[in-house]
Amino acid sequence: MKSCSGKYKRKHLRPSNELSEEWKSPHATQLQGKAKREIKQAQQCGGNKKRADFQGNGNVLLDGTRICFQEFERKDKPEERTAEEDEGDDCLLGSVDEFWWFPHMWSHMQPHLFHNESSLVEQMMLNKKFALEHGIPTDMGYAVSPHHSGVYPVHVQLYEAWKKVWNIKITSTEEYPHLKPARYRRGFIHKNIMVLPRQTCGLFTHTIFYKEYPGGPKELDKSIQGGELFFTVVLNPISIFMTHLSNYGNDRLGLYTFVNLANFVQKWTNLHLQTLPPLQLAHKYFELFPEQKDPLWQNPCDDKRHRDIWSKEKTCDRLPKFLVVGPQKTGTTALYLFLVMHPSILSNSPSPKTFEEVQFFNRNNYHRGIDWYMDFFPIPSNVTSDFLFEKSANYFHSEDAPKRAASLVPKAKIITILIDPSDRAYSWYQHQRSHEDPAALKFSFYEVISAGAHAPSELRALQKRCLVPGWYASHLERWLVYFPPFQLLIIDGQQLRTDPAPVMEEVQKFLGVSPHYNYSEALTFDSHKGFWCQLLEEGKTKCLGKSKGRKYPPMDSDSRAFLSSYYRDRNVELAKLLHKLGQPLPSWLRQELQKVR
Ligand SMILES: Nc1ncnc2c1ncn2[C@@H]1O[C@H](COP(=O)(O)OS(=O)(=O)O)[C@@H](OP(=O)(O)O)[C@H]1O
Repeated sequence: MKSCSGKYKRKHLRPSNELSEEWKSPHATQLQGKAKREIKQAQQCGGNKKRADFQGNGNVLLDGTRICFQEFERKDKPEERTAEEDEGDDCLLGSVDEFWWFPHMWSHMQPHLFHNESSLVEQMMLNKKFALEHGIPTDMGYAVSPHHSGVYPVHVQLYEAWKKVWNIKITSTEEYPHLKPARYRRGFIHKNIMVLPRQTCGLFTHTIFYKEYPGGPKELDKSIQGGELFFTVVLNPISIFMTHLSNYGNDRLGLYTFVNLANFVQKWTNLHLQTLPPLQLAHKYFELFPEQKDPLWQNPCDDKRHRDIWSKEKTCDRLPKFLVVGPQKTGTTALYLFLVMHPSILSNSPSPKTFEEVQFFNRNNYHRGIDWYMDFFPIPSNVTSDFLFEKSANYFHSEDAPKRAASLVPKAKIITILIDPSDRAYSWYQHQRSHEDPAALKFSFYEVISAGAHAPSELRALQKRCLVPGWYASHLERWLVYFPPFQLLIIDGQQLRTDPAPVMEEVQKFLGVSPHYNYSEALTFDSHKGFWCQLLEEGKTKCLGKSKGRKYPPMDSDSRAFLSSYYRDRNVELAKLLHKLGQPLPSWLRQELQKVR
């Protein structure tokens, strides 16, 4: 191949000079069809390419066959290449159809170094142009990023550029969620690209010669023959490996390792090794592990390896130090208004769809990734003293939010507000009516809360949304699985409504924010609004809009009685939980508990 320049990667198998006899044994012939042909082809080409620079990446699917991907790259400057290398390249290109090809990056550039998607696209186009000029297939749908850059932590520009240039659907990395321990590696799907976990095989750029294997060749053989590598394959239904180019260019340590590993596994276990092309392999992977489809984002700066492959133009400082999690209709917007009055407390910018709430951790916005989330926050002028926060009131009852929040902002403080769940349900119903929710307009409050199992589905759905957030103890328990109690503040919403200044004192203390802000002076009761508001200059006030503190008739007594009974056991659970946490019981809860006696 005259000009395999840059870093175009190809699937390629080459035999090792050191290969054991088993390689030539009938065992080897058990490797099926295409893989076998490719090995043969690589053997023929490999003879000419003693100094070529190769890396490899193997997919091992147990209960099936085995393949290796290898990466082919050629030195940019012709004068640095030898005639032997060129000859080897020609030989590989002459057999272009015998290999599975996939792109890497031009000149081994790391994608996270490109902030603009367009410049990344330009770089990728160089490889694509090269491939097209040389008749190299470009439709594998699989790509590997140098040094895992941009795959995880996600550099969204890479995902977009990959899709645009190569129509990439699959990649792999060792970095999600962390390099170590390898057994915890997971896959995920982001922007329709399936990211598969890659295993470590112990062959690195500097591991070139069998005899110079770190700790001696016996260490490698031990790993293959019942050691770490053997167990990696045995314990993972699907294993993906990537070895390094020079292994193949020198004494082909990569082939030695994988051929012997495959033979050892076949000899000593009843597992069948099978290879699948990347797309099928990825589908198989997520069929086996559907729960891994959803990613779990972490702070890229919490891990040095991640930080090193995180764009220098991005920061980790645009993440909240605390979250106001709800539940809805408990006074979260009032708390939000009061918080942003503090000189050191900064909130996110508004969302066009959900206003002050970003609603990232609970639903599908999460899949937009952390760049999307961080873009809502200002860059703090002082990272230590500034407190960024976010309030999204439906985090409270979300199944996903606590786990996701703990993964991205594990040290964040969590603030929740509780009012009588019956009042909360009624306020929420009124909120739905004012937003012209057809079901809320159609059915009375009593019909909503008392609907039975056979009620129309729209009514049942509304009932669930109305009542479930009031299962306070269950939701709090879930937050407490992921956050220690000292990171959780439970505010009495009744007190926030009637006497907010002491509550704000408590909040400041809990957050450890400075300077101290005097809310007794900064808040005033607005008799027209009927609520506490921010006191502005010349005695003016800034209150919440019409949608907070709505005028509606009081709850009817049948609904009150129904809900009191409905929430009884859950309120008892809440009292027990608050007792365990050493927290005082709000007055509404004490009253409800008296009804139980
Ligand atoms: N200071 C002040 N001003 C206005 N409203 C106040 C205030 N303090 C508490 N509340 C109560 O807050 C209720 C709305 O709660 P949320 O802001 O959490 O609602 S939302 O979930 O964000 O829609 C709202 O509920 P409704 O009365 O049903 O409208 C109020 O009762």
